[in-house]
Amino acid sequence: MTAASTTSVSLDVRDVHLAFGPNRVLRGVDLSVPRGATACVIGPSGSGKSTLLRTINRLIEPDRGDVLLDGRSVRGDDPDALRQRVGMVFQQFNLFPHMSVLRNVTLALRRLRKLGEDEADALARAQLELVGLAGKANSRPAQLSGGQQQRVAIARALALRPEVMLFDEATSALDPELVKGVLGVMADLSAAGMTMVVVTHEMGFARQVADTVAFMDRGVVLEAGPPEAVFERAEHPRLRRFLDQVL
Ligand SMILES: Nc1ncnc2c1ncn2[C@@H]1O[C@H](COP(=O)(O)OP(=O)(O)OP(=O)(O)O)[C@@H](O)[C@H]1O
Repeated sequence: MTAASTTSVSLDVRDVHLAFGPNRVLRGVDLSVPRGATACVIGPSGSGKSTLLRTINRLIEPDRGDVLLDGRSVRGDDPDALRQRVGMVFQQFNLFPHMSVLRNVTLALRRLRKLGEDEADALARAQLELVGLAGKANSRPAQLSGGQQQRVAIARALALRPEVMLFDEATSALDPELVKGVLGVMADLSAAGMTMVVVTHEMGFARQVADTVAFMDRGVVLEAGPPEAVFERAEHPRLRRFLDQVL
């Protein structure tokens, strides 16, 4: 995973607001992730965690506020270019079922980075090897376990050499025995120095891997800090109640 470490940047979310009609889902979110750090976002269902991630890579335009990479606003950037810089992995792996694993990884390399076939194949194979799937390049997604499919999705995002990675409940759709392998890949990536925002229900992962844990509630980050502070010395009663329910 070392290739990923060289290019990561800091991420700042500043006062981001977003409403779906009358539903004010994000009500002034602030989050700072230094270069190479991992922020885990925890919080109750419907608090706006997924929506926050989608505003970071502009799958959704926020109504107000800004997102900065290395101190520079991404507003006005070409969305395709931004999504190469900010990779995202979803709960449902979103692989193309009719394409081989290799083609799933090379597609964006060829279309977005305009690489030739040989170069794209070589890069994709190297990335698949990093996630432990060198032998599966010619398989179809349906021939893989959910955990393997998710690792393909991670390889696909990493092949674009992102500077930030976003994970939206990447292990929530997996059978319990497959969760560890995917979390292991994510922990390796974090250790290699990738800047990451990880929305997760895996409190063990947050405790061990995060530099910052941010608790979201009703569209704001209510409390954030190092894992030991958030998990052992939570200040806000709503965070304490949430932790009582999930730990
Ligand atoms: N595209 C959309 N259109 C309208 N409402 C939406 C849309 N996406 C999300 N919402 C609403 O925004 C709110 C926050 O949803 P979001 O998925 O961000 O929460 P979450 O914290 O990630 O929840 P969970 O942990 O259950 O995934 C919910 O009320 C949801 O119904």
